[in-house]
Amino acid sequence: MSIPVTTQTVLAVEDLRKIYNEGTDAANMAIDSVSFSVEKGEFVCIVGPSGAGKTTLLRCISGLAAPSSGSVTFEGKRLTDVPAQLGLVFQDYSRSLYPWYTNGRNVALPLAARGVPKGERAARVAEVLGNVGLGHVEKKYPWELSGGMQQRVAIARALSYRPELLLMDEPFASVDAQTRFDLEDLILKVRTELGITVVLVTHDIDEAIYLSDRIVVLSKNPSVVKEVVPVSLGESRDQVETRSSPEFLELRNHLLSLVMPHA
Ligand SMILES: Nc1ncnc2c1ncn2[C@@H]1O[C@H](COP(=O)(O)OP(=O)(O)OP(=O)(O)O)[C@@H](O)[C@H]1O
Repeated sequence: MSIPVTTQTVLAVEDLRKIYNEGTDAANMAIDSVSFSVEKGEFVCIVGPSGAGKTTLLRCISGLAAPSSGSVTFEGKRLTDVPAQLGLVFQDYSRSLYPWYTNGRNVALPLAARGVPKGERAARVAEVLGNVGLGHVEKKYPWELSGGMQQRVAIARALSYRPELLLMDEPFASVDAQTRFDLEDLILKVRTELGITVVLVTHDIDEAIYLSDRIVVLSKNPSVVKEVVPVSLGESRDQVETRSSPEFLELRNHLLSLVMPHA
């Protein structure tokens, strides 16, 4: 399948197939053929039934896993490794932050690895912790914070080196409902302020609609793209008003019909 690629295309996934344990008796095709592209500044969510291959797809997009065939192109170059200009946020924040380092040091870690001059690092750490509303926790440790705050620190760390693309795998699945809403609004705010491109995997259809400009719907395993659904809810979104609007409810019905097992 050929997908349109423009000068503004940050990510292009073409005919991606992933077979685990290929060539053995335990071979398992997680992804059959997936193609889509992401434009600069877009917020794209990936949804699909459990086991559809969402995490597998994200691992291939990030360079953490190699596709069995097909390609991933990031910023015009075919991906062979984890690119330096990629930010990654996973569901399990408790395993992504080092408990023996302060939050500030945790956020600073990728800066040193990317050669940001020492004199610039402190200002960057303060800036991104400010972006996520946590300027006051720099000298505290992750274990002194709530789960939602720890995930904010993990987001700040991924933003500290100003990534071209932020990839998030179920980033809000381990927090309570109220914190989840707060983190969704936070990522929308940060995305607008910093003008970043975001690809987020979620099993939550309402979350995907609330956040996205477009939603890539995967079929059941081994997955193909069932549909790419545009979301025209405007720039400014509100947890109560947006979620109760007729457009939102119409999108939810459509997406449910796509991901329900009988569909
Ligand atoms: N490391 C692995 N080795 C072998 N098979 C794997 C591996 N990781 C995932 N799989 C298989 O690939 C398929 C897709 O799994 P994946 O975790 O990508 O789906 P998912 O859509 O993210 O699932 P969920 O919504 O339940 O989190 C499943 O059949 C799974 O068992």
